[in-house]
Amino acid sequence: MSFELIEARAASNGLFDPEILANNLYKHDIPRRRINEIVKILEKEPILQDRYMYRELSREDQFRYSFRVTTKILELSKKHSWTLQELNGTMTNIFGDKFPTSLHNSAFKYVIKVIGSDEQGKEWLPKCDTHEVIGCYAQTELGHGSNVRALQTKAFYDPKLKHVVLCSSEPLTARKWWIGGLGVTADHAAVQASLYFPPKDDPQSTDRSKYKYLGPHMFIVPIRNPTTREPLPGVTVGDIGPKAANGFSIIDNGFLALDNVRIPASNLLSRFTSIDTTDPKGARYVLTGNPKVMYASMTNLRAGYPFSLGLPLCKAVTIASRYLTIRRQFYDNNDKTKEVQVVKYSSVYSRLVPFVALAHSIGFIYDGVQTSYLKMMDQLVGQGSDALLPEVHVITSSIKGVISMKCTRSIEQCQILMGGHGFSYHSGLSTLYGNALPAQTFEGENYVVAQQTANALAKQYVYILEHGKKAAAKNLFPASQFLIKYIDRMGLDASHGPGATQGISSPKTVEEWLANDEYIIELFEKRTTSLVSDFVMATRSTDPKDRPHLGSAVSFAFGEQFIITQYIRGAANINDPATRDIVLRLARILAYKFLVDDNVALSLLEFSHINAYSIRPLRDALQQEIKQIAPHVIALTDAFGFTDYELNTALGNYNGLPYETLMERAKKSTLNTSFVNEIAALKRAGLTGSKL
Ligand SMILES: Cc1cc2nc3c(=O)[nH]c(=O)nc-3n(C[C@H](O)[C@H](O)[C@H](O)COP(=O)(O)OP(=O)(O)OC[C@H]3O[C@@H](n4cnc5c(N)ncnc54)[C@H](O)[C@@H]3O)c2cc1C
Repeated sequence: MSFELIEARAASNGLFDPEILANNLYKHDIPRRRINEIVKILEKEPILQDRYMYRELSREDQFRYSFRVTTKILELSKKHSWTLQELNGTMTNIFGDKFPTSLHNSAFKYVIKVIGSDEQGKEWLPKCDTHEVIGCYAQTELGHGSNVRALQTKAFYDPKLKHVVLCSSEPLTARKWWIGGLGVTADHAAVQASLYFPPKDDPQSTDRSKYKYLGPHMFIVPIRNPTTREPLPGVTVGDIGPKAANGFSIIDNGFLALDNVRIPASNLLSRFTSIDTTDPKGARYVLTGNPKVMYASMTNLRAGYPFSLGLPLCKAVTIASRYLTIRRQFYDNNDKTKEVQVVKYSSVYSRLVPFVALAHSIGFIYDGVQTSYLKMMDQLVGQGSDALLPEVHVITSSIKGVISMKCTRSIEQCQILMGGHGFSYHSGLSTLYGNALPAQTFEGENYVVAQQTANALAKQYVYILEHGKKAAAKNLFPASQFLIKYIDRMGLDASHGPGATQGISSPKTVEEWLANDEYIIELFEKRTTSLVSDFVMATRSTDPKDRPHLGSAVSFAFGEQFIITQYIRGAANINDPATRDIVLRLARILAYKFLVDDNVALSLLEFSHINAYSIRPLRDALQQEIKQIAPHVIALTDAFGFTDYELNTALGNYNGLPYETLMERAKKSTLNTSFVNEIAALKRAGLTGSKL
């Protein structure tokens, strides 16, 4: 065990209760104690040990390895009767990578559950569980992802054969692309296609020029023979190749062209729309159920993001804190016996501590999102009311954007903080970073989704202007009620622009900043309100394509406001005073950091919500709090409870002996072999003589 880590742990002993912090993070997921039990099982399996070695394999062999791992984990899950949540948690968070079947579990089964009828669920889901059917979620095309209405895969209903015919071979841009698990693994795809249906007055017509466009629909399409793995007639399918930053390296993202592929009409997922083929006069397109239930259930995926995108950051800060504590560079002027631990340099801990603060916000954000989601589902199922659906939509969309961006950047910065060894694959951060990176793009590109949040908030804002505060207090969804508080000062006609700073009273000292946690929340709310107000103005006068950046500013501001509100109020509710104190400090650090470094203060100045004299004490307050927390980063990150197995690192293990582990792993590098012939050839080809 490293002396530096022993010393650091001793310095924080008894300062707070780590169990409270762990319970906060894992509150809505597998409890920490249970994860430890599962890790003990995984560690005993030879195929699941030394898993860093798989990066030394060719892409093809990495992929074969990933199948063996998936198979082993499924066997263990059966043997130990793991719940579905435990199995999924093992595949993702505990093992810490993505798998060829990840999308089968998270998207294909999910879409059948949500959009499929009960009968379809009964037919397909048991086959999915046994892997008799392995599926993927095929929406994006070569030419379109964000704009679902523009998808070019077409589905024509054929009244003669009572089949649906799928076409995506032409144009080239209609081919499905990016589809996780499609490359080689899936034998079925949930395909998003535009449905075209014979006209009502001529239901037997096969003249497609008369067909009516009914919008995007989801179909289950068999694509490969489940045994031989050969593509079925009319299907062209394959892998799209390696991806950036080694992210998703063991997922086979694939392409798919469907050339007049016929499927039964009953393969249309039909909880909300179906094709009734029973009438001899001709088939009917039928709308059933409340599509809002579908949208509500769909928000479930995004409601899980704070945890799934936040946990990799928690791992990254644990690794970085431990490594930076044992790493030493340069002598202190007063002590020439030992070099200084790099974590003691202000330029190191001032960068590190805010990431630790962000990591500890994850549990609070996740709790806030889950609470809203569960309340909305409760009202929807219990009372049939979808009143809270816009609220959950706004929260999950904006949080997905903010968390995916902030966590990815923070993981990258943690790697940079660790210097040269951070860049080694063995730091453990490259896998975390590579897999985090695309979360900003998939499941709704951040800047595109942000516009939905902005539009929804703008609608609430306009409602207040048009109906007054009393009506708004009754009808605005809870998370947008803050708009009512500030609208007097910022109604569309009011001046809230630059130049109005006179008379604005804001903190003048460090102490005033530190004593005003609720005031900080208020600042974030005011900033969002001002941005919404500007956005509403812009939507009245600007062409939509010139607006989106303002829309994203609104959405990201709302997300940051949500994070800070959950964090400060959540921390204030902790019963244990010592733990409450330290978490409140972390919450303030994050809030001040957003204010200072993420330009929040700049927009508060622009909108005249603070005075310029508040900025210097704000910076000082941030630095003061960071300094207080810096000696405790080890205990604070130990509190997440990660085992060395989950961290999969040479630099950030619990015992803090990185050099030994790096050496051990370097010895196993597959390049440590003989390249005599290749180097001889290189030397022969080398430039000779003096002509250059
Ligand atoms: C690793 C990975 C895995 C994936 N897995 C799947 C999968 O399993 N199944 C699946 O169906 N898809 C999958 N995708 C695809 C993914 O969902 C899409 O790439 C994503 O939705 C973004 O769409 P796009 O590629 O069309 O981006 P585009 O929309 O083309 O974005 C390009 C740029 O244009 C901007 N932009 C677009 N529209 C607007 C607008 N209206 N206003 C302002 N700016 C705009 C965007 O902000 C962005 O900067 C995956 C993608 C990745 C990277």
